[in-house]
Amino acid sequence: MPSNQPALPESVVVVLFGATGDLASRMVLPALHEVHDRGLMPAHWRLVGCATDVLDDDGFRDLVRASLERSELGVPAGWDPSAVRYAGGGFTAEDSGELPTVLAQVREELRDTAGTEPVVLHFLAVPPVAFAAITKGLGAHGLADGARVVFEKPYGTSAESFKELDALVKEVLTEDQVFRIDHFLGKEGVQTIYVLRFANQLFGSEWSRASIDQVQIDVPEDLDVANRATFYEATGAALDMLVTHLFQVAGQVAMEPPADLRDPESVIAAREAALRAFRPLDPVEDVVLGQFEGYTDIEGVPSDSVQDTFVAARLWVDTERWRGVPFLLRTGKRMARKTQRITLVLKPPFGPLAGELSEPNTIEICFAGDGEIRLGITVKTPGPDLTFSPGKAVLELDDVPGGEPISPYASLIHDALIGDRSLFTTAEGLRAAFAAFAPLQGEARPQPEPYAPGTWGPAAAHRLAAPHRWMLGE
Ligand SMILES: NC(=O)C1=CN([C@@H]2O[C@H](COP(=O)(O)OP(=O)(O)OC[C@H]3O[C@@H](n4cnc5c(N)ncnc54)[C@H](OP(=O)(O)O)[C@@H]3O)[C@@H](O)[C@H]2O)C=CC1
Ligand SMILES: O=C1O[C@H](COP(=O)(O)O)[C@@H](O)[C@H](O)[C@H]1O
Repeated sequence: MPSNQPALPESVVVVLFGATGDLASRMVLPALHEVHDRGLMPAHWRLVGCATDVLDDDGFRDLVRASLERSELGVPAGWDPSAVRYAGGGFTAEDSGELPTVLAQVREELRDTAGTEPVVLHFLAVPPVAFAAITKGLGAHGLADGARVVFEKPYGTSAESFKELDALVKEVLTEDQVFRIDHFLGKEGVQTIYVLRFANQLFGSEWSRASIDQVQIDVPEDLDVANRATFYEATGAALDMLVTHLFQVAGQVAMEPPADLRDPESVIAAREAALRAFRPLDPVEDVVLGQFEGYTDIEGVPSDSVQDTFVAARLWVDTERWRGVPFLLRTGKRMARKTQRITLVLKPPFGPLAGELSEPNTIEICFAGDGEIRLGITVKTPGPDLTFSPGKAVLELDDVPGGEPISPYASLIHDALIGDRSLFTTAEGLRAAFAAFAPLQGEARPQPEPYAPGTWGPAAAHRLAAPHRWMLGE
């Protein structure tokens, strides 16, 4: 978002690894077409889907069409299936499958139409276990040269595996070719945090321990995991969501003001300095894990699985601004509802009304969908008496005049195309995230506690929010 908008390439081939998976279908394929629909794609572009399944081009085009039909965008007018190709048979260093041949054909076709060599954008929408093999394959088959490569999260599954993966990636690619994506950073609501703060002194001046008691970053999901049990059982809630999305959002809230909000390097440096100040989690005092009842009945999940489907954590950010302010992070599957919210819980007032108000004031940033800002304030209850009522002032970001919200993947794919790295993570930043997360993967990892589907998770998580309560929920 913040850059001075460098130019788009003349033409591009997007190679989508994991093209038959959940992420590709629900998010990446619709996002690519949204980028096109908004006129943000190069005039000449092609999509090559790559996966193990044996499909022909038409079979994959049917999958793409079905994904678009299910999406909010729908099938854009003038959608051209002939711009979509499929390369099956998987892709590793040892066995390149059909990709090199199909890609060579598509590049030649684009060279003929656009008159320039297309940029190749490889998008790895695959589980973390597959990143290394595909990266080696890109090097071995000469497909890394000049390409940009988007890696999904989690980039590594522990501090050690992150180090190994990053070393391998650096053997094959230079840092400016690598885009480590975390789509929460692309959400309108998350991008608005720094504008809310740096453009409005009202908020900027309160953004510290002087005024804030707690920061809550709450991402309950009602979603099941049955359609991606293999991925989920290998990953779990903490790795899937906490060390990735929730830590990045916490970094976005906790950052010091960047020197220049339009300079990607300044923005990344500020966010990642905050990540480096995360104190390593204390798994005993500060973490509650949960597993929803019925998880082990899902096909593909072992009956004795101790994988977490819920995590609540109290994170400490050891900077001058935030020392002593808990960042409460919570997420889980099969919870009471789906939403995504940051709540800054403000300290109680002092002065003539000290001790009289039952609800704390809050600044809430909802980052689900198009995003919303809500202020929880206290007003005089209209009427003859001096009594008080909690009130909410709400600004929906899709109501902002002239605004046209963009979905997170579309926003980030566009950034990768123009080479803007502000909202991507660096290896240094992820190293810091995994360092803070590491104790949760050690011997002190707590056992997940059971919770009933449709609830707010194990009751044990309540204590983390004391002396307040989780602002979402019962
Ligand atoms: N689903 C979601 O909501 C989101 C997922 N993500 C991330 O996206 C990635 C993929 O997740 P998701 O789509 O849910 O997973 P799925 O299991 O639904 O799909 C994975 C895809 O990757 C391919 N794949 C699986 N194993 C391998 C392997 N060993 N080597 C190469 N390809 C493989 C599969 O195709 P085939 O085996 O046929 O090649 C399939 O197309 C994960 O890293 C996840 O963290 C990020 C944001 C949201
Ligand atoms: O990365 C992931 O994100 C989704 C939630 O993303 P959303 O923006 O669609 O709400 C989560 O369900 C999934 O488990 C995880 O892999």
